[in-house]
Amino acid sequence: MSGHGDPIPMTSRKAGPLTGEARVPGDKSISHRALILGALAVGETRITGLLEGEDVLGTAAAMRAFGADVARLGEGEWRVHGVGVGGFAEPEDVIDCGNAGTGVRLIMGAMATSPITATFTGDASLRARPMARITDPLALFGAQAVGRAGGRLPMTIVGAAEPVPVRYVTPVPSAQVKSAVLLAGLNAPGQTVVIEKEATRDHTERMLAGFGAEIGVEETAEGRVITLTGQPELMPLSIAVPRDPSSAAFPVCAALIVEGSDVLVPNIGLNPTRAGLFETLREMGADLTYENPREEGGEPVADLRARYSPNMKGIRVPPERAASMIDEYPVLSVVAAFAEGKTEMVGVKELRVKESDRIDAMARGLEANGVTVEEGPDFMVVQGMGPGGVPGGGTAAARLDHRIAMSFMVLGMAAQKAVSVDDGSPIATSFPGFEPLMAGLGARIERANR
Ligand SMILES: O=C(O)C1=C[C@@H](OP(=O)(O)O)[C@@H](O)[C@H](O)C1
Ligand SMILES: C=C(OP(=O)(O)O)C(=O)O
Repeated sequence: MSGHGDPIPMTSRKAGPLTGEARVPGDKSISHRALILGALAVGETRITGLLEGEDVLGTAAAMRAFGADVARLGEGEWRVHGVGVGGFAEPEDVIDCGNAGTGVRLIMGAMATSPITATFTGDASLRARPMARITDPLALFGAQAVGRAGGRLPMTIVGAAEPVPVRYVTPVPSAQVKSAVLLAGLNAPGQTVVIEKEATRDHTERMLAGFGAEIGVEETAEGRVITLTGQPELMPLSIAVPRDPSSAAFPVCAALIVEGSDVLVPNIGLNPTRAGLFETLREMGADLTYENPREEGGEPVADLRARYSPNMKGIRVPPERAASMIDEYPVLSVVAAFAEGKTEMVGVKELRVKESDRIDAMARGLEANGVTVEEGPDFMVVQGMGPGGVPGGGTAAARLDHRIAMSFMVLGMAAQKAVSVDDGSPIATSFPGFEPLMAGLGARIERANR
C-alpha cells in the first residue's frame, strides 16, 4: 500500500448543469473508528455503509494483523470479531497505513498500552507527516517510539507493559491526537482525561459510549474535558455509517458554481463538529438547504440540496470554526474563486501538515488557473472573480492529496477553460467512485487527456 501506481492525470471541463442525486460514500472518520473499536470489543460488531476507500481498507487489514477477525460480507457491509480491550496480538509484519493519517495515528494509540511491538509505515505523503503529536502523549502512558528524524514514519512503537492513565491537554486542535489518547486510555487502569481547548470531531467519544465504555464530557473554562474509565469490556455494536460530509462537499460545491445546477446529496452526517463548511457556504449566500433532518446511529443526518448560487459573497471564515471544516478549506477556496470579493481563511495552520501542505497546494494550483491568492503561515485569502470569472486552463499538482485533486476537478466544472491535475489516483483513498458519481450529475472529467 505504501507505493502508489502510475499517476492518473485528469482533466475537468465546463459542463451543463449538474442535476440529480449524489450518493457519496460512507464517512471516513467513522469507518476507521468502527473497525478499530469493533476489533477491541468482545464479540461481533456489524457495520453497514463502511467506506471502502484505500485508507479504511488499510485499517481493516491492520485490525486483522492485530488479531481481529474482519470480514467483508457485501458492499459496505462488514463483520468484525473483536479480541477485547488489551487483547491485541503482536503483528508479524510492518503495518502499512498507506495515505491515512487517521488510520496510523488511531491505531498507534490503540496498541500503545498493550505489551506488544509494532512498526508502522505509509506512502510518501504519510511518511512526511508529524507523528510526535501522537508519540508524545503515548510516552506518558509508558509506550516508547523510535522513528525517523522529526518523528516521521517508519516508526516502531513498543507498547507499555504496565500502562498508567494520563491527563493530557492537546496542544493542537486535533481529533486524531484526542482519539489516540482515548484509545490508549482504554487499556490503562483508572481514568484517562483529555482536555481540548477547541472542540474537534467527537466520533470517538460518541462511539466509545455506544460500545459501553464509561466516558464523560464536560465543558469547562479550561475547554472540553473528556474522562474515560480504563479497562472496560466493550460490547459489540451494530453501526450504520452515515455518508461523509467531507465527500458531500465536492458535489455540493460543484452545484453551487455550475450554472443551472440542482443536486440532492442524501443522508449526510451533520454532526456539528463536522458541518462548518455548510454553515460558511450559507453565510456566503449559497442556496443550500437541509431536508428531512433526523438522527441515525447516534449522529444527526439530513439530505442536502444545493442549487446554483450566482450571488455568493466572500466572507471572513471565523477561526473558531476551523476544526469543524478543516478538510473542506481546499474546496471552499474553489467556491471562493467564484464569489464576489475576498474570502479570508484564518487560523488554519493545521492545513500545512495534512496529506500535503494544503495552503501551498491550493494557492499554487489556483494561481495556475488565474486566481489571485494571498497566503501566510496560518491564513489564505482568495480573491473572488465572480460567477464565470475564473479563467482556468492550468494544471495543478495533486501532491498525493485526494482533496486537492478533487478540488481542482470541481474548479474545472465552472472555469472558462479546462483544469487538469497531474495525478487523480489519491482520490481512491476517500472517495472511490468520484468520477462516475460526478459524471452521473453531468460533469465532464476525463483521464489522461491533457
Ligand atoms: O479524526 C479524524 O478522523 C480526522 C481528524 C482530522 O485530522 P486532525 O486530527 O489532524 O485535525 C481530519 O483532518 C482528518 O481527515 C480526519
Ligand atoms: C486529512 C485527511 O485525512 P488523514 O489525516 O486521515 O490522512 C483528510 O481526509 O482530508
